Amino acid sequence: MAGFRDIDRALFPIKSITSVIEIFKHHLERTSEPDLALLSIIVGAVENSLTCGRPNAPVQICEPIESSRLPSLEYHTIELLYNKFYTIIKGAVDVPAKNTTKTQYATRELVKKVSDAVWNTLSRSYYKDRAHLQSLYSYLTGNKLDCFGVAFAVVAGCQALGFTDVHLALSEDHAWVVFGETSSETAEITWHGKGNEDKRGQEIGKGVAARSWLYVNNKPVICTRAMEVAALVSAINPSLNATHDAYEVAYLQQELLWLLYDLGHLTKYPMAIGNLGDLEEISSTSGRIPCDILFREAISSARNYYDNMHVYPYTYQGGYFYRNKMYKEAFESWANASDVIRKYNYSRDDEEIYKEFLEIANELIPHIMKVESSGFSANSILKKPECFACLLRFYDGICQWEEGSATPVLHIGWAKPLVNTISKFDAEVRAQVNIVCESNNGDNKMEQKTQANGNTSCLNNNNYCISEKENRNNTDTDLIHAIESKVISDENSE
Ligand SMILES: CC1(C)CN=C(N2CCN(c3ncnc4sc(CC(F)F)cc34)CC2)S1
Repeated sequence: MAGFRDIDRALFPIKSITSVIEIFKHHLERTSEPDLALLSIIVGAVENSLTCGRPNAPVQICEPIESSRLPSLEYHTIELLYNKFYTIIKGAVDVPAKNTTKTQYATRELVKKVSDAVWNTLSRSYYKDRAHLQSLYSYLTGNKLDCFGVAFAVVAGCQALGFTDVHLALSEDHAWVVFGETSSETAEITWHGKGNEDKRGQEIGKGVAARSWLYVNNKPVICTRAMEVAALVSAINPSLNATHDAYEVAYLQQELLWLLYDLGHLTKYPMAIGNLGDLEEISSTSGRIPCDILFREAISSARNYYDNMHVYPYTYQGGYFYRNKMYKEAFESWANASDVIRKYNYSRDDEEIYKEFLEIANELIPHIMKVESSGFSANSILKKPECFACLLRFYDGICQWEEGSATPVLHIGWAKPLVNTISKFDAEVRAQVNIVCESNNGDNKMEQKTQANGNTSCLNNNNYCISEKENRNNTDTDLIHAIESKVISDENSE
């Protein structure tokens, strides 16, 4: 049991954000195995005290954040919780005595038993999507965890039992584990979404499920111990309520992400870089790279390490451009996000990314069109053919996402904002968009996806291609009618 070292003990009682950062620094810089359970309990306790604490707790005003006093966290409080966690996990699995020579690798049964130990000690029914349910502090004081929290607790449990081969695998909306001598075994350890039967203990889908965005085409983030620390730091939730954040918690999260960034532990973790970018946009740290560079680094990471199969790096960047009224750039980011999703088949497990594209198509883009069409500036995006091209690429990606999928994506609710948006561009602007056809060797896809009627469509950058079989001298008006008629026919068939 790793647990408390003298250095940790010396940093107690924890009275400031700085001392929490010191403990993380020690675990990351001076140990090979940062103690996931200990670190999760500590940040969970700090987050809980500052976001769910007593409303009339003494608020420090005009104190420098890093030294602002926290409700003091005593060493014995943390130690009690730590030992409670170890007892629960140890009690659930009888691990054979550690034989010092041979390294022990986890088995599917062991992983399932640890998952059951966590699963069976959760409260019977609670609101699973509530905030602040991600840490072991929440688990040990309230028997509540969200779906990420269960996955994290299982990995922390396996670490506490001495299995250094069990690691967290992360997609953009799910978490599972890899384990075994070559880390080639996989296992579900938590639930996903609402009303879905959990698949705990099973290996990760190889069949149709693998084609869905939820499993990112088998390009998940495979964590090291330090990246698991980055995951628990990313999961810190500073929200006090729907409109306010506890700025000390946001500051702690931001400083810990910079610590992990400097140590190189975010290099292969696009979402953590994106989270840091969001925090820097809200409150930039002097002397640090600006948030727009961080969003670009997240995209590079996804392109370099995950075969550009992740969507969120582009929606982090698109959201930044949108909030900063950089609409042409936002269209480009969203078109690039659409180029990722077109490579997948839509499955009912993909609701989260469906909602993301729905919000962009039906809220954000219409808002931009409204704002842009009220002004008459020559610089308006309505005069830019490259913006029209990006919008076509964006919508086309969603159409291709639907092609070959068992579940439809588009419905009439998509068509109205779509047609409304496209028709805001004058004919002479639309005419400047170069829609070219090329041989459909569309190698920019997971594999050649064929549509129901055997047609294929491919597209890269701003060249939009409709395959030979469908190839008429398509003007975009035909395209609009094609999309409209498809959607209406879907509507009728339902
Ligand atoms: C562009 C966005 C809408 C802004 N925030 C986004 N996030 C995406 C999800 N977030 C994450 N940030 C770090 N790591 C992970 S692992 C994971 C899947 C879960 F099941 F484990 C989610 C996630 C953080 C917030 S995407």
